[in-house]
Amino acid sequence: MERSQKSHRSRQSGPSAKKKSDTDKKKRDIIEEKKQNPKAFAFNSTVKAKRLQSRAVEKEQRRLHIPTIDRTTGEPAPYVVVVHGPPQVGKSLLIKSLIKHYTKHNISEVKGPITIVSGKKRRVQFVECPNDINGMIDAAKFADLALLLIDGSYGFEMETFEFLNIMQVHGFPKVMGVLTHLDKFKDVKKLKKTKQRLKHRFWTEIYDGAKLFYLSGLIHGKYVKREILNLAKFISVMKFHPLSWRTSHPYVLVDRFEDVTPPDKISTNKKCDRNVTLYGYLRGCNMKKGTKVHIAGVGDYSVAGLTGLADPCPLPSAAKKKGLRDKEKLFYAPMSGLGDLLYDKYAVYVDINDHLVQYSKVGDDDTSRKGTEKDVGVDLVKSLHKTKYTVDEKLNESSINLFSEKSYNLKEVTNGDDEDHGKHDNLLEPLEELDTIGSDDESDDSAETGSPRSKDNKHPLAEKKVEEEREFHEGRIRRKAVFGNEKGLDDQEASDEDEETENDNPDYESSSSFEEEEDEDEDEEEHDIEENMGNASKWKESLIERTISRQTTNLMQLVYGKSETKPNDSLHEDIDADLSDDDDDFFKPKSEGKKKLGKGLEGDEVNMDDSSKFTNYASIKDWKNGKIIESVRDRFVTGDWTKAAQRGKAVEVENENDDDDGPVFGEFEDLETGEKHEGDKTGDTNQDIDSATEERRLKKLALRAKFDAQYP
Ligand SMILES: Nc1nc2c(ncn2[C@@H]2O[C@H](COP(=O)(O)OP(=O)(O)OP(=O)(O)O)[C@@H](O)[C@H]2O)c(=O)[nH]1
Repeated sequence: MERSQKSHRSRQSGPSAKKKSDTDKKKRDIIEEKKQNPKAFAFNSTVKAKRLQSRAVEKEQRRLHIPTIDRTTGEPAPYVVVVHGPPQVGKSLLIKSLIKHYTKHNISEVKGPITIVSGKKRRVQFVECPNDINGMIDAAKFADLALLLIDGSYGFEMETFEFLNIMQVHGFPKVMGVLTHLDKFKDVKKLKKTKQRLKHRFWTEIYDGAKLFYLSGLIHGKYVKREILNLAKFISVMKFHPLSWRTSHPYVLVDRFEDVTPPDKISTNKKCDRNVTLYGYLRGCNMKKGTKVHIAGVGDYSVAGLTGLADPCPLPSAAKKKGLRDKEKLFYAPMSGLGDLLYDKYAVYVDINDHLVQYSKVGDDDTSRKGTEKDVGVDLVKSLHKTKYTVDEKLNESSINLFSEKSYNLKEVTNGDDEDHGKHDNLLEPLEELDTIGSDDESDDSAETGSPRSKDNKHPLAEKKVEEEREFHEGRIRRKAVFGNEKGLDDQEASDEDEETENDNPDYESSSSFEEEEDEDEDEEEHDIEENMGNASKWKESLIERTISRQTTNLMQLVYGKSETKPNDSLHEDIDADLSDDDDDFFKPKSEGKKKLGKGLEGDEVNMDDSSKFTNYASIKDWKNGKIIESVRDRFVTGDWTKAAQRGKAVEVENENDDDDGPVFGEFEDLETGEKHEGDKTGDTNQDIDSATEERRLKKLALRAKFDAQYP
């Protein structure tokens, strides 16, 4: 007999009963869901679909690309972050703030590349982009990331666009925008609007979605920590794709250089070929010995030797430690004085804290130390304490000695620098001697006049003089020519800035639609161009002044008594007037010119360029004397002068044919004889053309003399 098996009774209670019921329920739910929404796994939104599709395409595209060969061996060279922006936008401050964030060190000035360790496996080199086109071209060549600083309160400036154009030519590195000076906005709405406007503009110029940072203002003279932290994070994690041209060419961003030419070679020939050692990280690929290298701004040279050196800023041993602790944060800034060492062209300076050093007092007199003889070493050290200018700066000041003016400048520097330069400025004395060799008289003059001048320091050329400003860029020192009147420009710039912000605000108010905003941008750009042109013209102005100041006295002008040409020293404000109304000056009373000259001489305005000019100007004083005029005329005016003169006196026949001359040959008074002549009275029909022209000259001179006589 068969008995049907009874199935197990499902458990009604306990954990297994609960488990089973749960799984059953889930199954049921899924089935139900499927029933409810059969398109559950299809795209619900077209935007999402598009995005996914484009992502898939991108992935596929990336797969198809030839993988870039990583030629780097060992640790990669630091990535170069170029900080670019128009003047005074805050480039240095941004670098300082970033360095402070990464290294916890304050740097006083940003000079040359500053290398820091930003993470376990990453080093970053910050470089401030100079504000000239050449500097921008160089910076675009080595930048891995460009931080474009924009003055938010003013808007875009031409420099940014120039740099963008340059980068387009050299291969576009990564670019991030940074808006500064946003604290100048008082109105939050305006600020928001401006941010939006600038962002859109930035996106149009770079690409949609390009990163733009906002630095809202300053706290204790530095950017807000939080904002800098965000920016630093971005820099630290950013992926850099090396540009193909760069990876196949070796290049070095020089962060330090030394002139290693033997000193005796330089002393024998100052213009000898120098040997220069350049230090920097090698990027791209390996460099061979003997290859020709191009040094930006200098020229093409062949490499004499290559040496691998220890990494001055090595990565921390990443294997051992998980993170980079503050203590281990490393940096290397040989030209900025970050750390204890500062490398200069000629020396290495060791920075020692003041409290660790006992300085001898500046006013310490050796007489206080009884029984001891004057110590040369102590004197030397004291003189070093007092010196503000380095030897090379002083050397530089005295290098161009074509004119004795330089010796004066040198003196001026020392006078400003040191109180008792005669005592301790030993280094300078030989230079001064050199300057004054062969011009004893002049040195005497300067010695006599030196003291009053050194007090007020008002040498007119000193104000207009081209000053040299050394700046470190791309591993070498560049000398920037700064004109004396640039300080004025700075002030103006500052005031302009104020005006601009004031002017900008109403603009923002009116900018309600996008179109208007665009127009505004164009206006701004135009304004920028104008600004630039303005600067250029100012720069040229000073050039013109310098050129004029170099003009030497013309003998012809001396002979004909044209008194506009003054000694270089008394150029000052007269230049403009002279330039503007040349014709008026022609008929200016001579006495005025003399007055100026006389004043110049009395006021110790001796021409420093050429002592011979001194004599000339002194002689001008006697030009009222008719005899002297005549004697000079005889010497300089070509042709048969004596005949003409006699003719002028003797022949008094009215020349009816000479109509051309007109009023120019009106009546005149002969200064020598006191005779009055009524017009041109040459009756000699045999006279040649030459004598006629000479006569004309004579008459002109006489006319001028008469004019002068009217203004005693
Ligand atoms: N109020 C305000 N001042 C700022 C801001 N950023 C920079 N500054 C100031 O602007 C001045 C110029 O800053 P720098 O960092 O020297 O500017 P720079 O671009 O390096 O200037 P150059 O090297 O001369 O081109 C400094 O006095 C800064 O304190 C900002 O966001 N707000």
